[in-house]
Amino acid sequence: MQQSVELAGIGKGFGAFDVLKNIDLSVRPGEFLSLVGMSGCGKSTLLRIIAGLERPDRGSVAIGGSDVTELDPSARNLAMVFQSYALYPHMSVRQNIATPLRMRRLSLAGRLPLVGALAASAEVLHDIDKSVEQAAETLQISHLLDRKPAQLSGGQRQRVALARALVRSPAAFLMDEPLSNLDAKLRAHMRNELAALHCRLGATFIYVTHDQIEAMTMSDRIALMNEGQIEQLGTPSQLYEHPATLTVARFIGTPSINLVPVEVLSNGSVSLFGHVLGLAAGGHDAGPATLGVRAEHISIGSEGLPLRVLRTETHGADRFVHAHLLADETLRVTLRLTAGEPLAADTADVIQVSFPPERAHLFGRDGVRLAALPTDRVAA
Ligand SMILES: Nc1ncnc2c1ncn2[C@@H]1O[C@H](COP(=O)(O)OP(=O)(O)OP(=O)(O)O)[C@@H](O)[C@H]1O
Repeated sequence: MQQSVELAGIGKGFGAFDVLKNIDLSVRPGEFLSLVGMSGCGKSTLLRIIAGLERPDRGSVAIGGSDVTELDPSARNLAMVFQSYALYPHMSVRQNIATPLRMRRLSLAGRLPLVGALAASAEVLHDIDKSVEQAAETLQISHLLDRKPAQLSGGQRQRVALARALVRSPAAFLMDEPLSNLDAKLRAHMRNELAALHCRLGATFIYVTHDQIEAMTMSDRIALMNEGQIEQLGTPSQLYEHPATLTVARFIGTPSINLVPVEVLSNGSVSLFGHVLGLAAGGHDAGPATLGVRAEHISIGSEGLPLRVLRTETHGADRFVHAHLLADETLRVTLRLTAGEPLAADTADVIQVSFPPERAHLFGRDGVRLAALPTDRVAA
């Protein structure tokens, strides 16, 4: 269950539409890698290509170092878990979990002469029962083995689907939005369970989601896709702290990163509506750029950029202040304060805010990250 998955130069089109453009990706053995991105960016198609359910137009897929590009799905030994659990409604949980093993092992026994086949079948059935019980125990559904899917909650059905994947000891698990049919609370719970299951099994997981929170909380690494390409591949904190592009910065993080248009001046300093920030863009021509600052890096002080408060919200330990730039009310800014922090501001008040320049992200006109340094660290 700990195999690497290597994609090299994968391209795929549907008609004239290029869905995947030259994807290279190495998933390490035992890694939890998430493919995330907006709807339509090609993540499900990529997963289906790994599974063998879709043929790439170009490129190759290797599992555990062996090229499987030409192999059928059944010969790849991968387990796929879908958003719709795809359980057989007329079968018990035990039969559902056992099905992939029965299909694989009894068909082998069936090829033996009759007496041999009967003996082999009894042994195989015993082994299958044991494997089913182990998988059920791992997913804590042993008490549900004799129920039918209709008698289970959404979370329990998802665990049955996982147990059915687990029982086959696949080279890797491929999951396509497996939690999206669950309500918010159960989804949060199942995220923890999946992460714990991954730790326990040490298996390779490739997980498709459009939900950045799922990707951020469970993954070892995230491949953020945009228009058929991998925009950035890295750990959750690399993507959060050093987004390579505006698309990544926008996609990762709750609340969304604050973005405002700025001007890079000819001496490299950065100006926001005439307010020169303590920030310099390295190696960039003068012109328009975008400044990004995360909500938790903005603080209120006695001087700084003026904002008008729209409203405040308390979320348990956090307090959010929603405001707009005084210079342009269409430019919204969110601050995240800890609930204990004093806040002497009410709706419609003007506050002054600042942020440490090293926490700022700067993106050029093409959306690519620019080097940005606090002005006092720029060599004279
Ligand atoms: N069999 C197909 N025939 C034609 N177009 C397809 C086919 N499968 C996918 N597409 C198109 O390819 C693009 C990528 O689809 P894909 O399902 O991979 O995206 P996705 O990122 O998984 O999106 P979502 O999160 O909405 O599932 C979409 O524009 C989709 O309409």
